[in-house]
Amino acid sequence: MEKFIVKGEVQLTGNVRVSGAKNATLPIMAATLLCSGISVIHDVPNLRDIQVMKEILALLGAKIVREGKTLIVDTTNVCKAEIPEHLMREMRASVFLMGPLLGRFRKVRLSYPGGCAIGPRPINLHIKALEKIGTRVQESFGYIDAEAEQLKGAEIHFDFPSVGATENAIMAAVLANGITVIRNAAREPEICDLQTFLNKMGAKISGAGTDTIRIDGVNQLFPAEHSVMFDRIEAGTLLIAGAITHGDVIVENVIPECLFSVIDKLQEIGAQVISGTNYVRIKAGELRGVDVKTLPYPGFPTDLQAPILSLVTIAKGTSIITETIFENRFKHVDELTRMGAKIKVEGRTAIIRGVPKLTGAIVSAPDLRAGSALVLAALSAEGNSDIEHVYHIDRGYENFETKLYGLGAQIVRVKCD
Ligand SMILES: CC(=O)N[C@H]1[C@@H](OP(=O)(O)OP(=O)(O)OC[C@H]2O[C@@H](n3ccc(=O)[nH]c3=O)[C@H](O)[C@@H]2O)O[C@H](CO)[C@@H](O)[C@@H]1O
Ligand SMILES: C=C(OP(=O)(O)O)C(=O)O
Repeated sequence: MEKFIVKGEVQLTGNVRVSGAKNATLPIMAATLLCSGISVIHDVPNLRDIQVMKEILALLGAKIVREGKTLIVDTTNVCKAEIPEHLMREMRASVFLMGPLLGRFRKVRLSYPGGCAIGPRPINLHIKALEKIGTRVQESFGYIDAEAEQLKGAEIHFDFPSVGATENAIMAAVLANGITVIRNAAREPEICDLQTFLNKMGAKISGAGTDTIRIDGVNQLFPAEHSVMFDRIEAGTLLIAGAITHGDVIVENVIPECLFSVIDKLQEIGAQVISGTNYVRIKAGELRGVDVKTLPYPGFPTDLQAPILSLVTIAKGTSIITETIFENRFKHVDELTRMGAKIKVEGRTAIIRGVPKLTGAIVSAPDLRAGSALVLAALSAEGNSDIEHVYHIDRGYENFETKLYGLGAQIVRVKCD
């Protein structure tokens, strides 16, 4: 087990480069299974979830080599379409393997995916989409068996714009006969990145980034080379780190348009935010309370709800944060309370009364984003803090402490019992 020891009351300054996106890399890695051959993926972050995806692909028969930030994935010898439970449980993104394996082998056997404990995360929308394009899905003894003699293009309408279900449906439909149209699709930028990669493989997909995606099925796909888009959640976290420490931080390697809802909220809180072609600079002003509601893209991302909640704990006045995507994503609240924050949770809403300053404490990261939120709180607090269970943070932030250290933070990773 490892923990961070963080010295508080620092002011972060300087430039930091954002890594490639975990949430774009994972479906793209899964998509390499759709054909035989060697695909090359650049700007792949070195994260625990990526390691798990590599293990799963290797177990299915792929050969994967990492050269710096590049992954070379050879799917020539992939012959299995079955994923054991212990690997499925490691992360939510394991469910992305359903669509590509069905596309390539017309059958797949796997169990329910795991991931952060942030509320129930059913896969009914994934299954509904696969059934629509001609898959028979059976569940027994904790396993899901999906099989299709032939995948047929279909009209799919999602009750909710699920990111993962949209990505799975696209990956299953690319090799189907005929045209598939997905309505009320998720519009996240990572879906556009997946579309770009699949089109480089020879797929015919259009509409990603809107709520209607059209897939013209093709007979065969080919390996491709692609650079993964930047991690907009990491970028948002680093911008909030600048704001909470009253610093001056330039976050590089971003597309500012993808961060619009975050930039807008930070300006409302009182920060000065300047965007360039591939960077965003934040200079903190006097922080004031705001209301935030998480929503599917282009709304404010649920993955930045915990970090922004840390920020408003020291903003003047009252803030109201409403989490509409996940049912149980306020686990950082108890830990922030240990640091002197004044927060009341009522159902899916947190009401935060700003205090002038947080105080350092021993706290535990309950999940990935809650963990990064605690690190941000610790950077601004008076005194030192210990953040335990950093393995959660390692799932989604590449070299988190090194990047913060480069901005002037005093943060060390130490082994603990
Ligand atoms: C690897 C990855 O890309 N993860 C992201 C992805 O997760 P993920 O793809 O799991 O998120 P979804 O958009 O599917 O989930 C959103 C909501 O829909 C519900 N739902 C989803 C699928 C389903 O079949 N049935 C159902 O009810 C979920 O329980 C949740 O309440 O989008 C989330 C929402 O932006 C982000 O927080 C995650 O970081
Ligand atoms: C919830 C997250 O990821 P996942 O869907 O992989 O659990 C996240 O990145 O905040």
